[in-house]
Amino acid sequence: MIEIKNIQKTFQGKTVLSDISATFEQGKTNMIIGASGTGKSVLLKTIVGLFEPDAGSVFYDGRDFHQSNRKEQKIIRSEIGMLFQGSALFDSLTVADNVRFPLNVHSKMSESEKDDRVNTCLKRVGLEQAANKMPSEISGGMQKRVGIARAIVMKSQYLFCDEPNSGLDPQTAWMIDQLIHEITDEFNLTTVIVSHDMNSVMEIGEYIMFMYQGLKIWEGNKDTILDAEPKELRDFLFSNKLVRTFKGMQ
Ligand SMILES: Nc1ncnc2c1ncn2[C@@H]1O[C@H](COP(=O)(O)OP(=O)(O)OP(=O)(O)O)[C@@H](O)[C@H]1O
Repeated sequence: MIEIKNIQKTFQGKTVLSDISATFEQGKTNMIIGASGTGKSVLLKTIVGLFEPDAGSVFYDGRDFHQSNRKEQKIIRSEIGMLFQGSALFDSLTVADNVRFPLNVHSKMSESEKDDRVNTCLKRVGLEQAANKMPSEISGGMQKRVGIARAIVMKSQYLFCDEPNSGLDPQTAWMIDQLIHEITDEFNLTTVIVSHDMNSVMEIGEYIMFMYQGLKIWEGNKDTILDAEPKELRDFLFSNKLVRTFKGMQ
């Protein structure tokens, strides 16, 4: 479980995050949604420790990240897997070596243990046949799956995904959503996803927090979001034709 409490962040006098609190539960796909420029990425970066908050705390299963010393932060970081927007694979490494990369940097496993772990993760995302291919030789959806395998290779407890569906066709996007959801459940991860994609929200949003201009305006889940009251959220939701149709407003 990750708890964020009263997070505040200001850049050059401009408040980007105002007093944000939320609880992201273990074994759930937690989503942060909102329009462009509303502070989702800054919040994600503050949670993973890339930004220092001006006020507030981030607790990883009770461990206060920003109050921890470097050694404690390193331990927490080693438990975090990240799936970046655009996958962020190393072009010059094979698929298997991309997945192996965190093990080479952080783990004391023997080479054969690393081989086994990489194979297990590639198999889990259905890519064992692509182990020796280069990223440029595989599709965007496969690259995302490599990114997921790399994110879980360290036996991560926390999985962060920044716009996991960007640039994918609807069917591939659905597959990636399902894979993230299954892996969250199977490994009992605390997963936090930043997304614009209303299909994802309606499919896998077990906890959803809506941000508007640096504020948390609403929290709920995929079963309650269509009846949410805040106008800012309704405007965000119902600008999407699919959601209007779903709600019978069309
Ligand atoms: N390093 C920075 N220095 C100054 N301002 C920043 C910095 N990073 C982000 N901002 C500002 O913080 C605000 C929120 O940006 P953020 O990237 O978090 O939005 P977002 O909701 O993730 O948008 P998008 O969906 O388009 O990615 C923006 O006004 C942005 O310009």
